[in-house]
Amino acid sequence: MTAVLEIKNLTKRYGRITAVNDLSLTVEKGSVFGILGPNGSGKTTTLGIILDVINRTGGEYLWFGEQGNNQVRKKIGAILETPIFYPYLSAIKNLEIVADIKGAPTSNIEPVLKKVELYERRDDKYRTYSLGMKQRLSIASALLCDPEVMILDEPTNGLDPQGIAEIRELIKQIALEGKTIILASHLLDEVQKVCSHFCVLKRGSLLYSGMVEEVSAGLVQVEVKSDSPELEKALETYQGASKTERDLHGYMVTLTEGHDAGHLNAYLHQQGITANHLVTQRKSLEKQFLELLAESDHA
Ligand SMILES: Nc1ncnc2c1ncn2[C@@H]1O[C@H](COP(=O)(O)OP(=O)(O)OP(=O)(O)O)[C@@H](O)[C@H]1O
Repeated sequence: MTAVLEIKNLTKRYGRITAVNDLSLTVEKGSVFGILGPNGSGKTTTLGIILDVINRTGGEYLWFGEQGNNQVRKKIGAILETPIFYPYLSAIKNLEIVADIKGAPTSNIEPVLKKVELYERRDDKYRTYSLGMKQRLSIASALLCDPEVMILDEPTNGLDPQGIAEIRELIKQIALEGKTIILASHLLDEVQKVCSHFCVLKRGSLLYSGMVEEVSAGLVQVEVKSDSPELEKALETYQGASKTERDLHGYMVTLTEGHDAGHLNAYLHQQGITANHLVTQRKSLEKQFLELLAESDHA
């Protein structure tokens, strides 16, 4: 895998506040990398530094193995805040202005408008657009130079459920074209639905970095019920569990990798126990995220 971005020991201090604390990360080509963290955890500051709009206090970052230069910057399209479009001009006119500023070919305008599904509304004035359409036009403007990397800060903030779904779908489409996407979000659900990789920040420090799939796949929980009084004892000696907890509805068994509800059922059967309820649940990223944040408080 090729690294698109390598962040090494990055630190940013604002007086006594450490916004980014010795952060090291690698973003691989073709990944959708989510930077996840609660408000104030340093996401926007990190994005600002790697986009050269905020000066770092220490550490370094390399784009495509190189220190920032004009050639490298051309490969990056970013939306940190909603760009200022002219409200009384159409999408086409606004993008013509952006293309002129960025030196992008005007022949890119129509394809990007089609990509973000604004082609039908291309001649309507920007001020008549919904928030979701405005956000899609921002993405269109970042796509004008056909960047290899897209950086998005809280791309679905303030949108209604339909707008959120449209933006998420668009991000997936852009990723399918082979572009690398780095997005900051405080929404676990968003990271789980859209990202292939993610990291968790808290007060500027890295708590976790890895693949979304690994985290989601690694933690399968099974809710088990049985009329047998032997159930608890049997579960205690089950080798495929990392944790067994009793809850209101029965027992919640967290399975280790390579085990599933079928294994557990076969084991119980061997012990002469019939399970009358066996439901698999994937532990959500949300639960794990909250646990990570809570654990770091006790560290
Ligand atoms: N210009 C600044 N001057 C002083 N402190 C700042 C400045 N910008 C950010 N901070 C502080 O740095 C920390 C990280 O802020 P940052 O905006 O990067 O977090 P974030 O994770 O993006 O949060 P949010 O989701 O709320 O935008 C916060 O404590 C914030 O108050």
